[in-house]
Formats: sequence, structure tokens, C-alpha cells
Amino acid sequence: MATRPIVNGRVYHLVLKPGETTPYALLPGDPGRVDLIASMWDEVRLKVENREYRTYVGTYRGVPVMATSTGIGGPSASIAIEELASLGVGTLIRVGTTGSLWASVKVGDLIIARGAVRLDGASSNYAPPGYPAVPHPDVLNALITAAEGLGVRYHVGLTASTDSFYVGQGRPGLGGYLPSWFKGIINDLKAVKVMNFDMETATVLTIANVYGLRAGSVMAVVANRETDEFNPEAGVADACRVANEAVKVINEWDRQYPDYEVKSGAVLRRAYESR
Ligand SMILES: O=P(O)(O)O[C@H]1O[C@H](CO)[C@@H](O)[C@H]1O
Ligand SMILES: O=c1cc[nH]c(=O)[nH]1
Repeated sequence: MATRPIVNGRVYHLVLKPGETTPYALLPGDPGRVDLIASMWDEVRLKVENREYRTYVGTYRGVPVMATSTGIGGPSASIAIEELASLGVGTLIRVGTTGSLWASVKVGDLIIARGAVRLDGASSNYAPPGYPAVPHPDVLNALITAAEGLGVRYHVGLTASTDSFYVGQGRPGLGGYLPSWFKGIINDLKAVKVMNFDMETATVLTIANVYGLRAGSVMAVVANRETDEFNPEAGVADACRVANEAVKVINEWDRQYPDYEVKSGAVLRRAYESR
């Protein structure tokens, strides 16, 4: 059997070695966002960088946590997940930016994904076409709990993850290029209640489900495709706050209910307990 590449004891792309990771990992696309996430921590004890992958390891309000940038798109995100999972990371939270398809979901709001349409290619390397890209209920509930606690404006919706930012999301390419099969993409997705576009959520959720990891996704709305507004900073700090706080929430649940084989967040936990 082929072996996985290890260089000087470290996984090839992330350049991390066993013992350097934490059970919970935050996954922004942008390496710069790792710094913003970590600026909210108690301390940063490790910084490692290679290609698009920037990793900081530290502590948030007493909970060991790490953040690794995935770069843009499913292929680079799949590499990050593979290498993190091989080092024992079990809970993944994407902390992204996104384009909203609905006027009511405004620039600066947050979207917490309750599922993703798999318009990416990478997830198809892992699972058949009908396989769902859904968050783990623990992570979904923790993100909602964190957003409620922080009092930020958020929505829980269906995301569509694409492999291209321009044509694949219905933005005309060079010289107005937009093939007929993408001309109606926004209206088609709105018709089936999809709330937003990103480029990693479907990959992250699919691979996490295939491997039995827990994953979720929170995104800051930086573009509104209905109103044509764009602000690359809007909501980004809130998304980072919510993701960090969700780690604290989920860690509390994990410590409170260590014996649950299938952990399922506050709402479902109550259902279990009443059985
Ligand atoms: O801001 P990040 O997390 O990179 O997410 C979004 O931004 C990038 C496109 O600008 C894509 O990666 C998309 O998913
Ligand atoms: O419109 C947008 C904004 C951020 N990220 C995307 O993938 N699309």
C-alpha cells in the first residue's frame, strides 16, 4: 500500500508533527484570518507556515485550540483536513467569508451552514453524488449557541460550494464570459432556498462525515449578490469570535457528557436524556 508523505516527521503540507495539534481546529481560507482568530486567544504557543497553510496553536479562554488556513477551494481544504485528521484533530470549524443570494441576508451578517450543495469537485473524490454535506449537530448547535451568546446577527441556511469564484458563482468572467449552464445558477439556487455561495464548506462537511469527524461552518457575508454590495471586512471579526466561542461551548459539552458515543449538541442531548 502507498504510504502518506512525511518529511522529517512532519505531515507534508501543514508541516506539523504528532503532539503539536489540538482536538479542535478552526479553518479559515485566508492565512491572514489565522492572525485575527488568534488575536482573541489567551496565548499562541506555536506558529508554522507552508504554502497557503498557516497554523497557530494556542488557548482560547482556557481551551487548547488551533487554527489552520485551508487556502481557497476544495482541493487545498481536503489536504488540510486529511493531514489534521491524521494528527488526531476530530472537530473542524470552517471560519469563512461568503456571498449571500438573498437581499435580507445582509453584508456583515453571519451564516451558519445547515447543509451544503456539493458543486465542488473535491467532495466527489470522497463520496458518491447523493451523499449529504451536513454539519455535525454538536458543531451546528455550538455555533448557534455562540452566535446567540454574542448577540450577533446570524442566519442558519443552506450553502452552495463551488470550484470557481467568478463563472461558477454566476459572475461574468473575462470579457463577460458566462456559459449558458451558469447563467441561471443564482436563480436556480435561490429557487431551492440556497442562501449563499462559498468554496469550501461542502468539501469540509463531506470529508468530515466520511471520516466520522465533527464539522461545521460559519461564514461572514462579504458580498450580497442581490443588492450587488461588497465589503471584504464586514462580519469577519464576528465570525472569528463566534467560531472561537463555539470551541469553548463544545468543549464544555464534551467535558459534561464524556460518555456519549454519539454527541449531538444541547437540543438533541435533551431528547436523549428524556428517553
Ligand atoms: O474567506 P475564505 O475563507 O477564503 O472563503 C471565501 O473566500 C474565497 C473567495 O474569495 C473562497 O475561499 C471562499 O470560500
Ligand atoms: O461572493 C463570494 C464571497 C466570498 N466567497 C465566495 O465564495 N463568494
